[in-house]
Amino acid sequence: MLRLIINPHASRGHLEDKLPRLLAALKQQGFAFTQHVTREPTEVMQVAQNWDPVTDTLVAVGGDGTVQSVAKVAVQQGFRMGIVPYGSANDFASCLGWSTRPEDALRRLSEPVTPVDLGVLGSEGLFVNGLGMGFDALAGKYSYDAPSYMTGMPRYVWGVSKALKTLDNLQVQVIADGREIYAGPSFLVSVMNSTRYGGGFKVAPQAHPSDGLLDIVIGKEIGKGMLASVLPLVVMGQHTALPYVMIARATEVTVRWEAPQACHLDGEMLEDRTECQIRIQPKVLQLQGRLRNYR
Ligand SMILES: Nc1ncnc2c1ncn2[C@@H]1O[C@H](COP(=O)(O)OP(=O)(O)OP(=O)(O)O)[C@@H](O)[C@H]1O
Repeated sequence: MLRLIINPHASRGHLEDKLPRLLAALKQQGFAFTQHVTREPTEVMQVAQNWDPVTDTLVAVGGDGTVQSVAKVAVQQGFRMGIVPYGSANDFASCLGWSTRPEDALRRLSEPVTPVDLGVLGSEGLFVNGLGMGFDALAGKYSYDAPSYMTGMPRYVWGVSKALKTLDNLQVQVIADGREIYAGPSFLVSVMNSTRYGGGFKVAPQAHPSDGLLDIVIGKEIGKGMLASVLPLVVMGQHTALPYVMIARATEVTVRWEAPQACHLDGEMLEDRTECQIRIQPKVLQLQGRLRNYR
């Protein structure tokens, strides 16, 4: 049985326009399913309480925030999980090479399971794409104030342009698998499971969500003008060889800032903080569907 977990806030509340096509396709193809609208991420656990991990598959209908909330319960309770990428950005599905067409999403639900990794921040939460501290988190924070007609990448770019005005390089120490790999000024540290977030910014183009590793991306000291000029390279994932970018891989990462920094998990804002401890949980999420042209 497919258990559709529908996030009414996804896609800026325009999910209702897309749902009829999905439901029609499910019926037409003879899938057995139930629908559950959750108003808060915490409701996923409540609705899943009486379901059976042996026979039921949780299907996240929404964007990356929905995927994150459903993945948490799927891993805790041992469910398989599917994704219907009906959010604004759908970075996780995009990086797996998964289209947003409902027909394609349903095809994937009949395919074998792919075990994928999840990132974990202390005891606070998990992420499917990545954790960001510094400039990109600030951009994410500002993007909440963007005009409501903006979605996905344009919305994030709006936040980026505001964050550029307040760009700050703070001292940071990054420890990867017990070894200090960087200590110095930085405007951003991202710890990635997938390649991208922010509606298509390929922050870690070499990352792979089944490799058992986190990709650490450190943005060293940079000025506003230079940062503005390299941002388009990040969208294309062509920034990795730049002199002010450092990339490393590890299973455990500690990031310590000299002062509180903005922080997000998959674009969900957390409280500002000076320290994050992150680890990978290898292949814990049983994701229904084959990886396509991974990017
Ligand atoms: N299962 C859930 N039920 C209700 N609300 C949720 C759930 N999961 C997450 N949310 C909240 O809904 C918001 C929007 O969800 P989501 O991120 O899936 O959509 P989106 O922002 O349109 O997509 P994307 O993150 O791909 O751009 C999240 O930021 C989160 O606060």
